[in-house]
Amino acid sequence: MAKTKILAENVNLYYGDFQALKNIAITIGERDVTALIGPSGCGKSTFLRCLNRMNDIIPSCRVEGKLMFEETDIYHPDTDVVALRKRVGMVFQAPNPFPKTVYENVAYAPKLHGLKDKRKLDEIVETSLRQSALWDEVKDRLHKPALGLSGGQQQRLCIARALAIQPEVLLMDEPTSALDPISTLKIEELIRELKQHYTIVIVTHNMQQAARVSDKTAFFLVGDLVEFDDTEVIFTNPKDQRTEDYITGRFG
Ligand SMILES: Nc1ncnc2c1ncn2[C@@H]1O[C@H](COP(=O)(O)OP(=O)(O)OP(=O)(O)O)[C@@H](O)[C@H]1O
Repeated sequence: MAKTKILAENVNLYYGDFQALKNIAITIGERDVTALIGPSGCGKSTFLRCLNRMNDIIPSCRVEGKLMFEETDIYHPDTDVVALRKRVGMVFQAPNPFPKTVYENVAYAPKLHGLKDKRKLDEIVETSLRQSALWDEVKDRLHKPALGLSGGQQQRLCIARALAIQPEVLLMDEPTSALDPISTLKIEELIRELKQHYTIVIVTHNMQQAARVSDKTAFFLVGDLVEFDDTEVIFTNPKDQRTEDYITGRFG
């Protein structure tokens, strides 16, 4: 049993009068890959965004309940959101590198956090690009525009950018939905590598992907967390009929 990294209890989330998450309770283990699955609009991304308070930018959004990241109460008014996001990094659906060089994309956040030493920055850029399995492809074009990379390379660059400040948790919101099958497989291999060091929570529409990359799977349906278990159990022996209907393709 992995050590608990993130704990949710009785989490309710509202966008104005609309309740998008209902009584969510989940325990996310350290260095586990946890997949969030379910039909469109069921609240997967909303829940993911709670974990580093990305929902803060939505004025109508209100969160109730207990959401802990180790000892940190994520929604406590005194919680330092910048420090939280340093520990809980995020990769989005469409690759979104900055219109800067490959090097500057990766060095951006460490610089923002005050690192000026060129040698240390070089080291971080190389390590992060190696960890995201991109180094060999870009080592000769570090000072070329990131937007000149392929879509799959851009997404691995965004992963390197997230890793550059050494987060503990990596949130991935459908990280391969804009990619071709080969780039998708590369990202999936990468996720399996990264889990040696990081706790990963991934939203995916692709059930084969959830089955391939995750240790645990959470099935959401219209704001409810219907079932959460070992991925193998969810895909071979789910307890709830609605989970079975979803994974066998009867709806969604
Ligand atoms: N900013 C917002 N304001 C109001 N309602 C929102 C907002 N964002 C999401 N919602 C609503 O909350 C519900 C959950 O949305 P969410 O994006 O979390 O679902 P999802 O499961 O990630 O869907 P998808 O797979 O389509 O991305 C939906 O009904 C959606 O319309």
